[in-house]
Order: sequence, then structure tokens, then C-alpha cells
Amino acid sequence: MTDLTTNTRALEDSIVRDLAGRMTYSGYLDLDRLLNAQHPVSVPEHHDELLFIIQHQTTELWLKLVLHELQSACGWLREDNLGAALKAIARVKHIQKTLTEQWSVLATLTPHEYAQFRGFLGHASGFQSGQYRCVEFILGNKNAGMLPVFDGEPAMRAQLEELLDAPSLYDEFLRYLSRHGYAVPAEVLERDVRLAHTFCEGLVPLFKEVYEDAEQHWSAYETCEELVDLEDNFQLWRFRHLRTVQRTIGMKTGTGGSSGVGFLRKALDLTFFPELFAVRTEVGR
Ligand code: HEM
Ligand SMILES: N[C@@H](CC(=O)c1ccccc1NC=O)C(=O)O
Repeated sequence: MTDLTTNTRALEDSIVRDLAGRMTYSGYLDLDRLLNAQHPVSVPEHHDELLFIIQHQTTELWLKLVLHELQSACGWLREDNLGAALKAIARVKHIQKTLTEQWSVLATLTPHEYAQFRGFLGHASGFQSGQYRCVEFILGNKNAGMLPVFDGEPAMRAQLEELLDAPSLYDEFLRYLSRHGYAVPAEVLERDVRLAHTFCEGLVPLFKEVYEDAEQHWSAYETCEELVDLEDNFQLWRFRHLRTVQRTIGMKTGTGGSSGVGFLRKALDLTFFPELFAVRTEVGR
């Protein structure tokens, strides 16, 4: 019961206080390591560098889960377990929304504040995020040219190479459709999965049929729409990144060596699932 005069909640007698030798919150979550993994490099330490570090670290933590879910989704598709794959994708969509919303926290960093510690970051850049590349690879935006960036991180390079060699989520979906009687062109099924997926005209009629009679093709239709959501969400994250970069460093070149905003803008023209967007033009024609 809450004592209204002291505005204090009484701790129930049954609450475990003697935690010696027991599993604890901080032990289970390895908080000692997690909360001691923020190492500002600015001298003297800039107040806002902690925000910058935590924004990146939380993103990387969520990306870890996104990867875990998308890899599982690929496996479940391979096993014809569409329900489980869709459930994993639904979770990923929520994480993407959180990540996109999170940009508003970093947007409180003013250009002047950032300029005061940017010089200490050297050539470090989000361009070197291995997990971000892993997600791009799983979604089909393969680019072997990214590998040398990770020569100094053997475990990450190995993970990326494994994903480069593996079918993407879209490859797995198209194989699933083929196994379930859909006329997926052989050129798609036999494509070199180490390359980025490129537009295949022959897939459009197939998707047109699915979209024009969703009830008859519900599983295929639902999965198509989940993939469209994934791509939309991914592009929204990229757009918010670009806008945050623009308001923070303007047209300065990037610490990673790119032109900056201009380079980031080019990613907005990429597409993971071109046929799922092309089909929209054809529906009803
Ligand atoms: C004020 C904050 C930020 C600025 C000014 C900024 C700036 C930039 C710039 C200029 C690039 C292009 C590469 C380069 O030359 O460096 C880039 C790439 C990238 N950044 Fe950021 N960034 C910021 C925050 C973040 C955060 C919080 C993340 C989350 C992990 C992130 C992830 C990435 C990724 C994944 C790329 C590669 C994008 C691509 O290849 O298209 N950035 N960033
Ligand atoms: N590329 C950024 C620096 C930056 O944002 C950054 C630096 C170190 C680690 C992660 C970063 N995040 C995204 O690029 C810049 O040019 O200011």
C-alpha cells in the first residue's frame, strides 16, 4: 500500500533482497560491460559526445536484433514456415520504426556542439558499420566492394562474406513462391546471389496476378506487402539520417571520405524489391 503522507511505496516483505550468489539483473544483462563501453575521445570531454555515442550504440544493438530476426526469417522461408518468417519481419518493422524515431534525439545536437568534437573522430564513420552492411546484404543490396573496409575486423568480414554468399530474404521468398507453384523465371532462381538483385521484368506478371486477386493468393500477397513495408521503413531511416546530417554538418564532406549529403542521397535511389514497386504501375491495366 502507498503511504500518502510520505508518498513512499512500502516494499513487500516477499521481495528478494539477498541476491548473493543468485542471478541478478545486472549480471544477466552484463551491465558492467554495457555501461562501461562509452569512451568519449574529445579532450576536454565534450558534454554532447555521450549522446553521440549512445545514439550509435543503441542503433547497433537494435541492428543486432534486426539481423538475428532477418536471418531466422530466411531460414524459416527455406523450411516453408511462412508464418514464422512473417512474425519475424513484423518485429523488424517495429524496430525500424523505433530507429527512425530515434533520430529526433540526435537532432537536438546543434551544428556548433558537433563541430566542437567532430575533429576527434578522425576518419571513423557510420560508413564502417558492419551490421548495417549485413542488413543491406540480407535485404539483397549486395556489394562485394564493401568487404575491404572490414579487413581490420576479421569476424565482421567473415559474417559479411557469409551473407554475401547466401541467398537474400527476397531470393528465399522467390524460391518459396517457385516451390508453391508460381512461375518464377529461372534466371532469378539461378542468379549469382553475390550480386545485388536487379530488376527482372519476368516477375512483374506474377506479382500482378497476386495483387489483382489477393484473396486467392493471400500468403504471397501478405508477404509481398511485408517486404514493401521493410523497404519503406529502411528508406525512411536513410532519409532521416540524411536530414540529420544536413542540419548538423551541412554540405561538409564526411569523416569517412565521401562527399557527405550527396553520397547519402544516392542511396535513396536504391531499391531492394524493384518488381514489388513496378507491379503498382501495372495493377488494373
Ligand atoms: C550528427 C550525426 C551524424 C552525421 C553528421 C553523420 C554523417 C554521415 C556521413 C557524412 C556519412 C557518409 C560517409 C562519410 O563520408 O562519412 C554517413 C554514413 C553513414 N552513417 Fe552517419 N552520421 C551521423 C549519425 C549516424 C548515426 C547515429 C548512425 C547510426 C548508426 C549513422 C550511420 C551511418 C551509416 C550506416 C552510414 C553509411 C550510409 C551509406 O553507406 O549509405 N550515422 N554518416
Ligand atoms: N560521418 C560523420 C561522423 C559520424 O557521424 C560518425 C563518426 C564515428 C562513428 C559513427 C559516426 N556516425 C555516422 O556516420 C561526419 O562526417 O561527421
